[in-house]
Amino acid sequence: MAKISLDKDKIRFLLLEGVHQSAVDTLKADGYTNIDYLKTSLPEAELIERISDAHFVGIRSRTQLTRRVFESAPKLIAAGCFCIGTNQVDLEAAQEHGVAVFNAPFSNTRSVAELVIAEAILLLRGIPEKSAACHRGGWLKSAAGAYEIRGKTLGIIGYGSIGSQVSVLAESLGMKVAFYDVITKLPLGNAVQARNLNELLNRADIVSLHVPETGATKNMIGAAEIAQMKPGAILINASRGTVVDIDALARALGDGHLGGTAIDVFPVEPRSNTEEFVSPLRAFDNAILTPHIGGSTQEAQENIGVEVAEKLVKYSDNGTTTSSVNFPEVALPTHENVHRLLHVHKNIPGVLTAINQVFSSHDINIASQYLQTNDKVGYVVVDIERDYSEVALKQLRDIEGTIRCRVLF
Ligand SMILES: NC(=O)c1ccc[n+]([C@@H]2O[C@H](COP(=O)([O-])OP(=O)(O)OC[C@H]3O[C@@H](n4cnc5c(N)ncnc54)[C@H](O)[C@@H]3O)[C@@H](O)[C@H]2O)c1
Ligand SMILES: O=C(O)[C@H](O)COP(=O)(O)O
Repeated sequence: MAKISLDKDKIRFLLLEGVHQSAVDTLKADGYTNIDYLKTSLPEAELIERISDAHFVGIRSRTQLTRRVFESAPKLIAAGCFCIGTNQVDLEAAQEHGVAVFNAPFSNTRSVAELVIAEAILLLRGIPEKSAACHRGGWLKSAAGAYEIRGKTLGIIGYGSIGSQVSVLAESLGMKVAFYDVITKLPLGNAVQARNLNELLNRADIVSLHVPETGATKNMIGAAEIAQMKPGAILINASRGTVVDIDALARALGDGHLGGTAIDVFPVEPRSNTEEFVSPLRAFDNAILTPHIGGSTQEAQENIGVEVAEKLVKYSDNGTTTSSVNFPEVALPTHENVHRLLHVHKNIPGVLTAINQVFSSHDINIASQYLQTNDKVGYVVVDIERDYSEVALKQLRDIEGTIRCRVLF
């Protein structure tokens, strides 16, 4: 267990959205016992109240960490997204407040890929409509419009961690795979990269979306793109709700241009399991609608809990920021018999010189020093060999551009 300047039981974690127990266990195993655990997300006003004395916050995709939230969290040093997406966090505001943000980029990817393949099979067989009819006392025994997945073409938009796994699983079932990505990617197996989005939409029997939420992906599938899809084709979206124009999709299901859809993410999602889910897609039996559970498996959640909690612990214990999504990455060894100071500042010229001048003016010997910058922020970790003085600390904090300066141990 690492020794740090603030007693570990004084370091407060606010964990929201029912992150897996593995996260709590990981924190406690390292001595962090001051944990406020909530099963739900919090609306902004309540979050602002609860986060005011937290050093760490843990969220999933529902909690919005806005600029106002960061402004109201003076003690916050890091946020853990216990999921892949970080679009719910104002990353720029986090950076400006010296808050490092971490996520779990891989742990739930297989779960999403499995769901997509399962949905493709069910939709090609017309299972959602047939099942719905059975629930209502109907009996739609027919092979009309029911197809095997073997030999069909899957079009993947976004060939990253999830898209590429869907590709491998699809090929193992005998599908042909084409993908579209803004980056040239190594195709796995026999997959081929389409030259543009329309080429992919024109040739795919099933289109599956695996892009992040960005300005460029907002409504990237609207009426014009759906019109490019083959008659009877299927659209699957388990990425982000803003990527598909839901009204255009509803029209394409209504006029029969599309054969079916599976949607896991929506432009507006209920804030809790008790709030009503509203969508024009509810009217269609050939739409599989799921409540944003692409990554919600026991395996994924348990792994995410450990992965993100470990990243928070490492940052808290020794200042390591490896794989942070908004902070310069520094991987640090633990040194004996030194004090470690962390200095986060705006990436402007002269800060490192000013830091070193403070140490030299106090006759403090630097044992080791680590600096990383990104376009906005610089992160300096300094190990010093003798006691620092409060005066030196104040001078470090007063350096122009300083966002945060603290003694770790
Ligand atoms: N439904 C769920 O529960 C669930 C679970 C996990 C992840 N997700 C979402 O799935 C998405 C993909 O996750 P991932 O881990 O595969 O991400 P990733 O970053 O590994 O891959 C995304 C890919 O999309 C590509 N891309 C980005 N912008 C594009 C554009 N405009 N056009 C085409 N391609 C573009 C990138 O180059 C990259 O290859 C994310 O939005 C994530 O939040 C949802
Ligand atoms: O970004 C993600 O990993 C997914 O959207 C899952 O989010 P969740 O943890 O809220 O289910």
